[in-house]
Amino acid sequence: MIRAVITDIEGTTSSLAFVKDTLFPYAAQALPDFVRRHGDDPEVAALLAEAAAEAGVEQGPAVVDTLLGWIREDRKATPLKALQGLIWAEGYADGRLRGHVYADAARRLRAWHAAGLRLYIYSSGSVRAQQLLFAHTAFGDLTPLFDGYFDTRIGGKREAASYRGIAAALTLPPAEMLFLSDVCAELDAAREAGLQTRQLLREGVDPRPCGHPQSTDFDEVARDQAGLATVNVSAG
Ligand SMILES: CSCCC(=O)C(=O)COP(=O)(O)O
Ligand SMILES: [Mg+2]
Repeated sequence: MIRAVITDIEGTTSSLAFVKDTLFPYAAQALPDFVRRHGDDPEVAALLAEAAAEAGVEQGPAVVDTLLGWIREDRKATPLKALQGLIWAEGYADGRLRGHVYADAARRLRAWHAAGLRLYIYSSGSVRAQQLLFAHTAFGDLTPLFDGYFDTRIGGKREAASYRGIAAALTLPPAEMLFLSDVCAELDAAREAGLQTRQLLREGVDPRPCGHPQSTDFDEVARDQAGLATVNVSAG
């Protein structure tokens, strides 16, 4: 029996291309001006200081250069992810950004929520960035479907301890939780913590098996995942 689904975003509910070709370039382009305008805001100043400390550089232009380098190398650094969330908020607010979610994911998340399954996001993107993405989709505001959000403040996605922390926060046995992701190392860590796992094979993901059940989309997850059978009926 599965009581909760915890899903990754990039490559799972949403396309790799949206994150790499839309969100990251948007953040890189907007970052220098954002820091000029908001660098003295307490929240932004604290994140810049956290990034400077993590990189071992002085505050000022060196931090901006560091952050831009981290975006280029797709580093999942917590202060960068929090800053990206703040930057993307402006883009979602003025309509320049819209969160990409696959139609099958929106449909099944709705059905699972309606059937009483608890739904959570676990992404390297900050909780704020996660909420923004799901609040601004082609299918409307999907945030009411979710019971909670986790980001790297709970730990890295390739560490089993992070999934143990999520299971403790949800007060559920790990075996009653299903983690969905495109990344084998994340699935390995979740399984080490006792969660059930399933790999999504979205466009651009290496399809070679890595020891976890695979599905091409959420409709296949609903069809093939043991323990989800009782909640499959109401997908609209
Ligand atoms: C919250 S949307 C932005 C996603 C992001 O910044 C990222 O690094 C993708 O990480 P994920 O863990 O969802 O693969
Ligand atoms: Mg992913």
